[in-house]
Amino acid sequence: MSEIQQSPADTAQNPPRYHLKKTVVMVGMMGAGKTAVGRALATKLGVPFVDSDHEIEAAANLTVPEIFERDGEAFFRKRETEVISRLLDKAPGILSTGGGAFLAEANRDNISARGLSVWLDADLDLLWNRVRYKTSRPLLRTANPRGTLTELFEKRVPIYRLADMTVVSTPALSIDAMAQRVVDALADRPDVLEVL
Ligand SMILES: Nc1ncnc2c1ncn2[C@@H]1O[C@H](COP(=O)(O)OP(=O)(O)OP(=O)(O)O)[C@@H](O)[C@H]1O
Ligand SMILES: O=C(O)C1=C[C@@H](O)[C@@H](O)[C@H](O)C1
Ligand SMILES: [Mg+2]
Repeated sequence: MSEIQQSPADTAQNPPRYHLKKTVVMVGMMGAGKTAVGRALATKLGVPFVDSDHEIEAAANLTVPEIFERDGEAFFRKRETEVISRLLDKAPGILSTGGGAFLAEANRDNISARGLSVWLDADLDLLWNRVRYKTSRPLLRTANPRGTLTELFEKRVPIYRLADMTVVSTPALSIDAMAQRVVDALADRPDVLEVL
């Protein structure tokens, strides 16, 4: 499993600066930076990082596009729900989800009962620039991928707005700067993050 944890040596030299009380769940469109920012955030907080897409891929020993092709999207969504539920049972950490995960009410209920959702909000141009050259998103394998991304964006944004917290991504903000924005936003939530 792809977890990053503080080693004992790290802990001795750099005492923990944060105490995370609940799992922080990154949600948002494909390309929003859930995986990249989530990983950087986990490093900053010294907590485990897990990505639901990666967990599903590792368990199946297949890539997400291969799972969609072989077993269909409905199968993938079932695995996604199971994996998110299992990961929410673990010690608090950062959980990056796939772009469609927050659309399912069961996942939203589970996340809001046991974690804190953070929507990485990015505009369509930024998202398109990040995903346009990649072939790893099966839902964009259409005749008009930009049109498909636009449709998904319009349908999904009202649902992402239900997240507990929103952090806006702009082209000027690096992955590290975005992760720091999330830390700053979490610092206003002592029920979730204690700054030591
Ligand atoms: N703030 C940023 N600055 C520069 N590049 C970024 C930023 N955030 C993400 N990226 C890059 O954009 C691409 C998409 O990011 P990432 O894979 O984290 O998106 P995602 O939200 O996890 O997408 P998916 O839902 O498909 O898993 C990656 O190549 C990543 O390195
Ligand atoms: O936005 C989506 O529905 C998806 C995003 C990716 O993270 C993967 O979970 C998969 O490609 C589906
Ligand atoms: Mg991702």
